[in-house]
Amino acid sequence: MYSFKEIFLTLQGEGGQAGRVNVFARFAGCNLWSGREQDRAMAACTFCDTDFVGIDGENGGKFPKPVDVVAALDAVWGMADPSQKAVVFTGGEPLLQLDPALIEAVKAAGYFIAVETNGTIKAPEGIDWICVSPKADNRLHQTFGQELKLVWPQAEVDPAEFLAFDFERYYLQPMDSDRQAANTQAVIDYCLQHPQWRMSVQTHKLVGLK
Ligand SMILES: C[S@@+](CC[C@H](N)C(=O)[O-])C[C@H]1O[C@@H](n2cnc3c(N)ncnc32)[C@H](O)[C@@H]1O
Ligand SMILES: Nc1nc2[nH]cc(C(=O)O)c2c(=O)[nH]1
Ligand code: SF4
Ligand SMILES: [Mg+2]
Repeated sequence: MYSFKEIFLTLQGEGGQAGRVNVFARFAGCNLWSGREQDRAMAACTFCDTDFVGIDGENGGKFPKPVDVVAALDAVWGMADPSQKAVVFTGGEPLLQLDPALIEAVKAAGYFIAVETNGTIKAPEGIDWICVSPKADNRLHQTFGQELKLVWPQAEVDPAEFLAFDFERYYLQPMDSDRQAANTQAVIDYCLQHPQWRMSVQTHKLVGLK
């Protein structure tokens, strides 16, 4: 059984695949925060910008089998060129639920498969694009992938500590908060001084996409 908060079509807003049309499949639930505001300050991840609680969003629900998830993805992808099918599994934390059976079924249906993960759970085989976004002092168990995308500034987090891991690209993404402008300037300044890092702007928020 797979629980999704919402499943919708949009353009990837962040990181190295920004601009690409994808089905976004947002799993319900996370291992670093309950999703309840009253728990936020005490959570292992305190700055989340996402509602991942429950199954009440667009096309949300419980899907018993991989084939049911594929049907939902295909319905959202619609009639556009099937050779371009792409999905981003996000959440919440997708690796709590994304298992080899689901990856196999989604791959067989022709999708390029990306995940957005906090990196605390090792990813199964078969994912085409792994984006790890580390959270404070939570230990990384997924230490390789296509991109590491650090939301920054985060208290007590030095970006340099992640360069020892095995990612193809390294991004700093300004933390969306009431200090957004200062956070963006801090990322700009850091990237100017540390050329291994690129800035990831949350472009969907700038243009009114979900
Ligand atoms: C909502 S998370 C879901 C996937 C996974 N749990 C994770 O944390 O990577 C999706 C992406 O949004 C980023 N994100 C969450 N809150 C943010 C914020 N306030 N500002 C900027 N990026 C944020 C996360 O770091 C992650 O890269
Ligand atoms: N357009 C768009 N791009 C995104 N990239 C990562 C997102 C996420 O919440 O995982 C996200 C999202 O929520 N919307
Ligand atoms: S780990 Fe991801 S989904 Fe979970 S609270 Fe943090 S940003 Fe949100
Ligand atoms: Mg988002």
